[in-house]
Amino acid sequence: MNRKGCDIEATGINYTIYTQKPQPPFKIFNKDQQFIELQPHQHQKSFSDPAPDTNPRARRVLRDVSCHAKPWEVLAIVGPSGAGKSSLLEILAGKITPQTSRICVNRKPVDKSRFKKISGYVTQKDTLFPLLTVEETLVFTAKLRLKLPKPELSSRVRSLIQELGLTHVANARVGDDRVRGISGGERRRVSIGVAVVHDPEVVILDEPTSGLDSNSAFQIIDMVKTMAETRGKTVVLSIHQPGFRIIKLFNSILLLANGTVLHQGTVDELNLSLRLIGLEPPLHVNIVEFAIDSIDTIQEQKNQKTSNLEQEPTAPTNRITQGKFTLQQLFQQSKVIDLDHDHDEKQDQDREKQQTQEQDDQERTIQDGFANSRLYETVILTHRFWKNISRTKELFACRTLQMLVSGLILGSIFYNLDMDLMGAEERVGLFAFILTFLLSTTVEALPVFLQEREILMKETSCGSYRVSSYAIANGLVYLPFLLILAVLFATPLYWLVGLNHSFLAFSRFLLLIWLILYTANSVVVCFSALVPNFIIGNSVISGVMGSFFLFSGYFVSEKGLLMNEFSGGGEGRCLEELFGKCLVTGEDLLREQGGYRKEGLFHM
Ligand SMILES: Nc1ncnc2c1ncn2[C@@H]1O[C@H](COP(=O)(O)OP(=O)(O)OP(=O)(O)O)[C@@H](O)[C@H]1O
Repeated sequence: MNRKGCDIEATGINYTIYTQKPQPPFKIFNKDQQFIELQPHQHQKSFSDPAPDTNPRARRVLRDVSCHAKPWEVLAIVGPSGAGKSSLLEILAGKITPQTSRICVNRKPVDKSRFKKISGYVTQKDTLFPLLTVEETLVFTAKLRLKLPKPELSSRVRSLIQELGLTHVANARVGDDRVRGISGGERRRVSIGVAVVHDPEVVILDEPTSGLDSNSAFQIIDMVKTMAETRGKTVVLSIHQPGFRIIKLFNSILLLANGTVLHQGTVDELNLSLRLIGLEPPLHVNIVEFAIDSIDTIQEQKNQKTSNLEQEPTAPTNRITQGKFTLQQLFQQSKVIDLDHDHDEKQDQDREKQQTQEQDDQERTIQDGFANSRLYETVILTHRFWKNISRTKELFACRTLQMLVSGLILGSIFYNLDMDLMGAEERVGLFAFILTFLLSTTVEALPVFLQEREILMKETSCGSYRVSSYAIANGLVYLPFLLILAVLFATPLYWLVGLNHSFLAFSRFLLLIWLILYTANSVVVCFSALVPNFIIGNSVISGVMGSFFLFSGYFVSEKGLLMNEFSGGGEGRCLEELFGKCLVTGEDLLREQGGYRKEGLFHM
């Protein structure tokens, strides 16, 4: 087997976040605003930056962090809560941009988009479709990320399922907090499978064992270790309180506290470092846990040594010759030892060749961009949408019933109303009510989109498919369903009101209802999927659409009213009677209020 893999070296990572200046609750615009919340990359460019150390609103998450992850090995990032582990992983995975950093892959600087292609990132939270089975989840991901013939794709997924130890649950639903499915540990494996289905060379895992019992945690890390050892992957993971058995699986440990690196090396080197600074780990004590418990002492020692070094520039040589080491020196020493170990000229040359080959492979992947054409992506996503929808029958049954009942109730209300006695405002109100009702039935399905939004974000950020393919697939799947809803709503409403019974007029009315439902659905789904803040996005959608429908009469001239076209000019009470006059123009309304002149001037 060819020795390939990614050697990752990150140096000088400094990451500071800036919290927002408290503002009066109703003050939206503030000229003096200096801080933008939690946008480090924007902060970098957009405004003057008081030094992070003196700025009371600056929080230094990572300070001059360096780390080195080798192929075929597992690097574990450990440290107390809030040490900066997740932030470091997100930076390595290209999810956030620090103020300064240099990340090299195989000794060459790499840009974010390239790195995303060759890496798989597993977040702390599982973002999976709960109603799909394990196999379906992996098949859809594989289809989206790989361009392989069907038999090859299936065999790849099958072997991945086997590798993940999920054969016994391959046909079980993934599930989540609400839907009963596979166990938490198995779900974590599926998440890992989704991240590695395209066979990335680097696998980054944020707390892969969180919430798992010690046995499941061990199985997960063991599986990841096997992946590294058999497939040459570079694995970087963060972990809380790893057990004895787990620690043995790590090739290297990076101890992080308060955003600074206190140690990187093997467990034995960590043990040695602790002893050298006078800490004696008791026998049979978990060394990593002991180190985390002794963080304050280690940090104190480190600070002391650093200040000593600053005062005596020649001290390092002296100390080393005297046999006393700082943690930093040990870290550097271990690097030297590593280099000595690896110093085999022939091996180096081979590696260089493989790196070039690898670089070419990566180039090809980047040039290809997405694995599939837009059309094929849309087909896959439509299929996936359809599977999900067909498994949420309850939601759709509820919406269907609701539309039918609402059509009947609204129809009866209109039937009993004497339209001639209604003023313009009541008509506007009624019309707005119908539209708002239609809109709200669409917004009802938002919890489903909320869940999907995270998956969409994750999948599009790693280049699985285009957002436009998602939008088109969503529309294709919902279109027939919304037609059913439109028929159920429009039929009783139309016939109960006793409108013009021409089929053409009814078809137009139906089309209008369908169009309203579809537009509302598409706008809500696409917008809520794309806005950075879900809650604000939805409030904006609801506000804008509600206001539009409510006040649409002000902006449409009577002649141009779409509803007039539905009247058909037949006998009986026509749609114009129902809707045409419900929608009033601004001119009508102002005339009713008194104070409007033909020239458009107001009489005050
Ligand atoms: N977006 C953010 N907003 C506010 N604080 C943040 C943000 N990102 C990071 N921090 C702060 O930075 C510090 C490091 O966070 P990070 O999540 O990286 O720590 P961690 O070591 O992964 O913690 P844990 O093990 O508890 O998950 C924390 O104190 C956290 O509060």
